[in-house]
Amino acid sequence: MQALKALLSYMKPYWLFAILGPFFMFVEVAMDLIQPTLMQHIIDDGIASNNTGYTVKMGLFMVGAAIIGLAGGLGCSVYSTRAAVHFATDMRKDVFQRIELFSSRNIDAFGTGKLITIVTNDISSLQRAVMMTLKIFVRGPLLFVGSIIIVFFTARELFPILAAVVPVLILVIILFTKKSGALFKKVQEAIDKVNTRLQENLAGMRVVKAFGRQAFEKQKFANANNELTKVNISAEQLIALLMPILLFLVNMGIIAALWMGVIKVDNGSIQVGVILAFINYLNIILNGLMSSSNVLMQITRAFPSAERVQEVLAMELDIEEPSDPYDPRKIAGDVEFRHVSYSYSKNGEYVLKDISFQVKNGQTLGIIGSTGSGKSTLAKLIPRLYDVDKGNVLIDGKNIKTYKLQTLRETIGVVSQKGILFSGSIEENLHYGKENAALEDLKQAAENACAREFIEKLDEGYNHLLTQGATNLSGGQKQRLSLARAFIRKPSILILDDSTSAVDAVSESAIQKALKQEYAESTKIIVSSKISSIKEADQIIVLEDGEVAGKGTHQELLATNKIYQETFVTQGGVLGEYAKR
Ligand SMILES: Nc1ncnc2c1ncn2[C@@H]1O[C@H](COP(=O)(O)OP(=O)(O)OP(=O)(O)O)[C@@H](O)[C@H]1O
Repeated sequence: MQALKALLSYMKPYWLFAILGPFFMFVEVAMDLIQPTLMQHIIDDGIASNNTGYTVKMGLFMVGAAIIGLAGGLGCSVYSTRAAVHFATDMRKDVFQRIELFSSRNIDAFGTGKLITIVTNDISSLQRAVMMTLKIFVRGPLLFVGSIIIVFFTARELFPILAAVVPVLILVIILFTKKSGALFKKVQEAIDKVNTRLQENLAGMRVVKAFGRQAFEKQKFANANNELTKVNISAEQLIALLMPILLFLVNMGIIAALWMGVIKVDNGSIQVGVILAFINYLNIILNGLMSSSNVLMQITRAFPSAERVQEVLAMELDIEEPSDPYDPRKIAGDVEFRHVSYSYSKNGEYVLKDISFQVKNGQTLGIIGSTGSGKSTLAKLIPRLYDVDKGNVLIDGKNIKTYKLQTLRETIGVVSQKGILFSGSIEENLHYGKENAALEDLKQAAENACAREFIEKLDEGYNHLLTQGATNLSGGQKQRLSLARAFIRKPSILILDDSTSAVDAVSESAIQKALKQEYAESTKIIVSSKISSIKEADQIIVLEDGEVAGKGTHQELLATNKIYQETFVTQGGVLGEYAKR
């Protein structure tokens, strides 16, 4: 409820539409309510008394009321739709912008499947709830209350039937609405699971196929889908049950009205038209209650959606802009870690423990270590993809948490392990690194990343279109483009996280040469499990289980560090006179 209230602020800019919608609905309902009374007059005062002039006049009133009602209905639809659609569009925009500010830890907390369901399903469910509220919420109670008042004044003899039937109708609706709310929460959770499965399978389709695991994945998807089917059936069945039960109750009311009416017509206390009008009003009451219950169910359905949307909007950002950010014109690129520790989960085990090192502007730092030793995590702390739990990371002697985030990230060029590219042309992907870069600069960056040759061999060259996930490129080509995208920035700090693992040895050596010559002023942090990628570095850190197990140049580590020596030998190196035994 709190969440829904908070989200209603999205309605503020559209308050006029939100008022006009129900206003037009009010007009439509008023016209609907007049019709049975007009009909009653036609029967009792026109037809029964053979007064043709009166009958025609009342008939024309009925047509007029129907036309005004139609205009009211159309006006209501137009304004309610506008209010609801704009409400949802603004919310979707804000949720997306909020997600853009999420740290990797924030994203991990939700999971991408759930975030997609929130942006699509949940916001659509809120849009439907708003639309129905504006269109029908006014209609339902108005029809209901209006009919009761009219019956009270025009067919008081039959009023006891209403007094008996209506409370039972209301009770049934309340019970159903309560039960359906809980069921729809389960439906949303089941949709999350289906979305997560689908997303994982689409992303990992090649792996699934390569390992021949289609049957396994099919089963996992079927399980999630069956769960969704089960809760969907329970929820829909419950709703489907409601209408027949309500109709049954109303029909009982109609039978009672006919029975009581016949007796009263016989003894002359009411006319036939009154009974017909009463039956009509009973149906209008049912219609009003059904509309109200539909809206209530939609709103109940929207409660969990509102909570989930609000959860995203109110999520405490893990990484926030400092209140008085430091925004220097130029960052030289000295990087220092002071006693840094980091854990992915609060109170969990540290994956980096008490890491300290310093690398000066223009120098190269190599980070080597076995799988899972924490190399990528260390690299992610520099552009603040995650924030340290203990200690500090400093750039140019200042804590990175004091820098303006945009400035900090613009000064760093990151090439991640996966080489993520976007659908669009190669040129657009390279411009991602620097929006206004000239084509010549793009070509130079591509050259430095050993990507120029393969790009220029393509028919459309730099206009060659990449598919989603760049599946139309090889792993090595993706890595080269990712490198070029970072190079184009000429960043003060270049972080290469295992970014040449799919590049052949000749190209790797050319890239290393370019790094030395073309990016001499950049501080280079190279993460790799291959000694060949880091052996030229000014300083190398050996990571083992999140701790610094050695520090020095290639020669120094070969002479003194056991882990480094073992890695060197495993990778085909001959220790010879290097090792001090
Ligand atoms: N998003 C995450 N959530 C939780 N734990 C994570 C996450 N990413 C990594 N880890 C864990 O943190 C530890 C360090 O991972 P990291 O990716 O930094 O290792 P790495 O040395 O780069 O490994 P590799 O050479 O295989 O890439 C591992 O134990 C890993 O399971």
